[in-house]
Amino acid sequence: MTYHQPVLLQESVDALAIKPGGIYVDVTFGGGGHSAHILSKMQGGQLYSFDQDTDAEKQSEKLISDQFTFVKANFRYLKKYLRLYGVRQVDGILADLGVSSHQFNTAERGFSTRFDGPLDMRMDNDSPLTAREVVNTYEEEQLHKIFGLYGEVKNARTLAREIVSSRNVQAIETIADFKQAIMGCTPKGKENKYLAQVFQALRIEVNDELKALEEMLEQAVEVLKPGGRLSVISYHSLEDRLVKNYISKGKFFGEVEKDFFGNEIKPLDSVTRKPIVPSAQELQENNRSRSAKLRVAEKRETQDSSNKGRGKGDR
Ligand SMILES: C[S@@+](CC[C@H](N)C(=O)[O-])C[C@H]1O[C@@H](n2cnc3c(N)ncnc32)[C@H](O)[C@@H]1O
Repeated sequence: MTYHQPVLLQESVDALAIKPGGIYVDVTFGGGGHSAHILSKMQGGQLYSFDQDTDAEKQSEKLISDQFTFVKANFRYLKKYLRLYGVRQVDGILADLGVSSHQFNTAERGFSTRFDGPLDMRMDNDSPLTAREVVNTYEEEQLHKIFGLYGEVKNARTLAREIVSSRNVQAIETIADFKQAIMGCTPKGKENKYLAQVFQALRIEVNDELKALEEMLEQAVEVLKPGGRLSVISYHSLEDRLVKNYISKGKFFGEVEKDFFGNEIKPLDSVTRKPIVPSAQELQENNRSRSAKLRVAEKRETQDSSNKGRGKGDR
């Protein structure tokens, strides 16, 4: 089985407007589809590809090129790791967020509702927090918040209560245990959609996905050269909202700030008016692409790179 079929491959890599001798970063290597395509377009220069997953690291060993460096790290440490390699500025950054098909299709990783397996869901196999830990140890109120905010689950309060009463009888160890524990609040006829939302929420919590994305975007702006490109593919509205707001307003929440003359103070300009979505052909060939949205931005020529993502009174 292929590790992962890349989504919006041409569009997202074309958006980087690759220059001879340029330095590029793929912050989500996965199976390396985007990285390989970036390398094929580079004339000189260097590509640094990040992934926090050891399976992706193994996959990266197949990509042999002097111009390629794999970095086994969370992209929330983008700047720190680039520094380690002596890189302070880059020409383009690509992010293809979420999990790979490999992660999703491997039962033991615990991402998919289709299999039984451990309640794991870690993208970084060395990270201490698993979905099992979340489900069995978090306070009811915390669980309520996670399912409401990250899964947009309508009956999040009932769901949290059901989990707590079930784990009080017996620990919830596996995906099958978990599905059984929440059966009473899973809407009949809408099981798949509901479980997808619940699993999404757990996955986001386990991997601290939204905070990691915010931190990566802020650092992306700091390391991009003026005129450098940011190309981000997201797969759900929570991610997309952060990317969209950061590109259009320079912050994740609230309104864009303006200077005395009414000029917007923000580090990026959007390159495309609307997000780019997969073509009908791609949708037909790759079902996984159905929720993908690509947003592309360019670093402004003059900007205050100390501008952090949050405005006054945010969150
Ligand atoms: C959708 S896949 C990328 C697929 C890749 N573009 C390809 O064509 O094969 C996302 C990958 O990003 C990794 N990932 C997600 N969040 C990450 C983070 N915060 N830091 C590092 N890697 C991350 C996941 O482990 C996964 O392998």
